[in-house]
Amino acid sequence: MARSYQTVTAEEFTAAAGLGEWRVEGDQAVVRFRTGDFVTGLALVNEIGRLAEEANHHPDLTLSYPEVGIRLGTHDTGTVTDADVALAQAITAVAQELGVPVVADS
Ligand SMILES: C[C@H](O)[C@H](O)[C@H]1CNC2=NC(N)=NC(=O)C2=N1
Repeated sequence: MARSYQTVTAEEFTAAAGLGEWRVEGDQAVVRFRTGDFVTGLALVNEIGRLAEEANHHPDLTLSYPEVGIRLGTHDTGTVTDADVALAQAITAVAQELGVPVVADS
């Protein structure tokens, strides 16, 4: 049975617990984590992969030496939904466990 999604506004998304440093740009939520090196980036990417498979909900990831970039939206609706809120919160928690800060967007 297909999952039902609840679209959320940008304000609702960033007001959700732990998501204050994410941004909503159009139909995607975005954040960058300052991993500081490639090995830490790989560790974060692997954790995100585990969370995504557990949730059957998948972000777009950019892995570079100093950072991991994340873009997250619900393909099935073309919007940001409650599934994105839940996955973003889980990602934010594992980044905190790895001691990886968010890059504060200027
Ligand atoms: C068939 C499979 O369950 C769907 O395609 C899932 C897979 N992962 C997904 N990930 C994201 N971000 N959005 C979706 O709508 C989505 N749908």
